[in-house]
Formats: sequence, structure tokens, C-alpha cells
Amino acid sequence: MAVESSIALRASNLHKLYAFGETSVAALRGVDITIEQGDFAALCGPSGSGKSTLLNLLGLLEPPNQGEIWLDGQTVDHGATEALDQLRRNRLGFVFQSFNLVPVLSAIENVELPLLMTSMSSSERRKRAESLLDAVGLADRMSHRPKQLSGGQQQRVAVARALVNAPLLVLADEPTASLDSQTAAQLLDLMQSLNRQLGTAFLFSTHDARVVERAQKLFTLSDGRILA
Ligand SMILES: Nc1ncnc2c1ncn2[C@@H]1O[C@H](COP(=O)(O)OP(=O)(O)OP(=O)(O)O)[C@@H](O)[C@H]1O
Repeated sequence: MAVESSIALRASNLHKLYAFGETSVAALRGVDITIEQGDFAALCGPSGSGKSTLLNLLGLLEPPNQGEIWLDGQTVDHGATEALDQLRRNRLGFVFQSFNLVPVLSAIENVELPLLMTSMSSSERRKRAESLLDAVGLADRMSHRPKQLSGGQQQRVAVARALVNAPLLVLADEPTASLDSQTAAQLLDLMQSLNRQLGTAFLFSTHDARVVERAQKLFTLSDGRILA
């Protein structure tokens, strides 16, 4: 099914069930969500309401038990592993609460990582990674390893890495949760300015009221459903 071109991602009637032994948990129970190009959107809700599960499904990291996802106008086929990997690599970026940088690589090598699977030349890769590290204010930290950087700086590297493949949408799971409030505010300023500058859509989950305030769009999850 084709969807309108201003829509970055749409999901309909998503269900996710986790089963273990005789018990199971319905983490998502019929979620509909639309992210338009250029959105700066937040997903909030109490612990256990399904925020991470929803981000994992929208990030094509896990398949739903039921429901459909359209990304960049294409219906996602969860069985087509290679096409799924390619779609994820080319159209999505990820930021995690715990930064998830590779400790033995420098900041610039971490940012270049998503480009290694593309046909881009090494000089072009380096140029893109440099320009993104510059954009996140880390031009003077390119050769530092993650442990030589502060938490806020590490998360900036992660934001640069998420954007290096020029994705349509960045999914960020509690991106400010490991940061103090001042650093969290600076990271949000940065994400917001990159959102405006590059037109990349952002969807981030959060518990933090200050993060929620910045969002143009707010989705509230409760017990596996999005509240109207
Ligand atoms: N891999 C898994 N196996 C089994 N149950 C899971 C798994 N992942 C999540 N769940 C369950 O699904 C429900 C939703 O979890 P999820 O992590 O999506 O919530 P959340 O809103 O992100 O919570 P938090 O804010 O605490 O991170 C919870 O009841 C959780 O225990």
C-alpha cells in the first residue's frame, strides 16, 4: 500500500506479545502512529507502558505479532531480512540511553561506522563524519575515545552517528536519561536545531517533563495503547 509522501513512518494496529513459559505479556495492544517528515515528537508513558517495545518495532529491530509498518512509502516486509537491514540502515538512525559507542574506536570512527556498509569512499565517509561532529560541537574531540569524553559529549557523538546516513527519522530511546539536567537540555537544543536544519524527523521516548515540553507532537502510551 502506498502512503502520502509527507509521511516518514506510519504504523497501524501494532501488537507485540512476549511469551515466556506459561505466561505472556502484551507489551503493545493495537498501536497506530504516524510520524511526518520533519516531526519532533515525544513518546511518554509510565514504566512498562511499552515505549521501548514500540521504538524497537518502529526501528525494525523486532517484528510485531500483528499490524503493519510503512517506512518512506514502502510497506515493511518483516520476513525479508536483507531488505529490512537495508531499509533500517538507509532510512533510520538510533540513539540509545546508554550511548552504545564502540569503546575501542575514536569519536570519528564511531560516527563513520554506519557508512562502512555503504559504497561511499573512505574520503567521503571521513568528510561526512567530520562535518557531523562539527555540527554537534565536537570538532576538537574527533580522535578521542568514548571514555575520554563526558556523558553529554558521548551522546553528541551518538547523535552524529545517528545522522551520518542522512536518515528520514531518528529514534531515540530515553536519550537524556543518563545525563544531568543541564547537559540534557543542551542535548535537546542540539537535536532540535538539527531537526530544523536538516529536516530529519525525531521520535524520542522519555520520562522527563522537560523533554516532553520541547516536543511538537506528543504520544502518550498507557498499558500498550496510545491515548487519544
Ligand atoms: N524482551 C522482553 N521479554 C519479555 N517481556 C518484555 C520484553 N521487553 C519488554 N517486555 C515487557 O513488555 C512491557 C513493556 O516494556 P517496555 O520496555 O516496552 O516499557 P517502557 O515503557 O519502555 O518501560 P520503561 O520506561 O521502564 O523503560 C513490560 O511489561 C515489559 O516487562
